[in-house]
Amino acid sequence: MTNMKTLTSEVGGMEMFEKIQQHQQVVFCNDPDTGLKAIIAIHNTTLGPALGGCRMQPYHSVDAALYDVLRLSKGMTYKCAAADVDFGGGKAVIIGDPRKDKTPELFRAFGQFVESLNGRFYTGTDMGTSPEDFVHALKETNCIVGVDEVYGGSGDSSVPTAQGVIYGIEATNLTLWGSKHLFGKSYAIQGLGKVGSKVAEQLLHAGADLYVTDINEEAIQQLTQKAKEIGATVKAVSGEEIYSVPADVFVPCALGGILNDHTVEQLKVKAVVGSANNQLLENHHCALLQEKGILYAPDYIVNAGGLIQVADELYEPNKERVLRKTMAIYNTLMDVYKEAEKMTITTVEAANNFCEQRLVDRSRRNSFFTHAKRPKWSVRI
Ligand SMILES: NC(=O)C1=CN([C@@H]2O[C@H](COP(=O)(O)OP(=O)(O)OC[C@H]3O[C@@H](n4cnc5c(N)ncnc54)[C@H](O)[C@@H]3O)[C@@H](O)[C@H]2O)C=CC1
Ligand SMILES: O=C(O)CCC(=O)C(=O)O
Repeated sequence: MTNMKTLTSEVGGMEMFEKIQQHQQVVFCNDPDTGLKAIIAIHNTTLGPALGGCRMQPYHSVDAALYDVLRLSKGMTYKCAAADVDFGGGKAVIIGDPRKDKTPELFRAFGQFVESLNGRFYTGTDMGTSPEDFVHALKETNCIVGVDEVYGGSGDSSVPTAQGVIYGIEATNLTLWGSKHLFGKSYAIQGLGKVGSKVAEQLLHAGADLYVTDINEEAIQQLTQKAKEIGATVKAVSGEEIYSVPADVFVPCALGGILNDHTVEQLKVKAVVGSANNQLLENHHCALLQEKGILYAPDYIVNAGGLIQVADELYEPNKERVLRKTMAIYNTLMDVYKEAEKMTITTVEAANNFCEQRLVDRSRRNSFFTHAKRPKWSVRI
């Protein structure tokens, strides 16, 4: 008995479990041969197996990587619920510099860790990773989505993501200015990567004015060149200036946590609609935006296009179906705006309430036993 007591008190500090208390499973992946250091987080599998992209970033600490993956995977649970796909919330992060540390072997090692989860987690691209990286991971596991069609995937998921952002902007423009047209308005785009560059091009073609920023000078030059070709102009500004330019809509397409005490006070825009995951540093920053008269489009509603495509891929890819489900982002966002106004709550509260109710409804349905041999989503196992 004394021994038991000693053992229990030695186990002591439960800080790690406190950090991951909302999550079902967190896997630390370490492969010294390739230098792989990754974390896979599974938040909630009420709706189905976890699905979410894998981000690669030179996090300054394991804590920073853990914080990111926990927030991102939770966001995926809500995104799946909002987009009505039968998957759960998961995400992965690889600690490393995407410009220097990528090797085929590193992604194969990552694929082996994904495989070890035996269909509980499906993954693909996110910030810092590309479909080509996952062609290597695909050699080790079938639980990979979003690679090119020639490898059996559905192709670049940033295409529907960008389209979803455009639908989000249209719904927002209609709500604020009575017309969903993109032209005649100015947009401040942060990040011209896979998603941001596609959103920027569509806006330019629609005749909009753009302010842009990116830490990658080449991305700015490429967009400037494209703008020249169609007789449009873009104004490149610094990373700090993007928050205070006199645009109508801020379109964050890079990092999370960029809506915080420091930035919200600088914003001159009337709305925020973008693809970046976890744009609000804290949920109360949505209220802060609202107090300033800025309409916030919940990120996980707007940026669900990629998820819709990769989820669809696991049933058998169908571009028509993906487009139709992505178009629903427009109506979902309109419903969220209306509900927030009716209930005098923030747009994030309205969106979260809707998703949480869907999870409750589905968990009731899950308790009904049937003899189905396998869930309909395990097409590829
Ligand atoms: N690719 C997709 O289908 C989806 C992406 N997202 C989210 O959208 C955001 C962008 O994703 P991708 O375009 O795929 O990533 P990406 O890695 O292709 O592009 C990100 C861009 O942001 C730039 N950037 C990084 N830090 C910056 C900073 N401090 N200031 C300005 N620019 C900065 C990078 O140089 C890069 O050009 C991420 O938050 C991602 O999680 C969300 C849903 C789906
Ligand atoms: O877009 C993808 O490839 C997967 C979905 C995802 O990770 C996301 O929506 O953040």
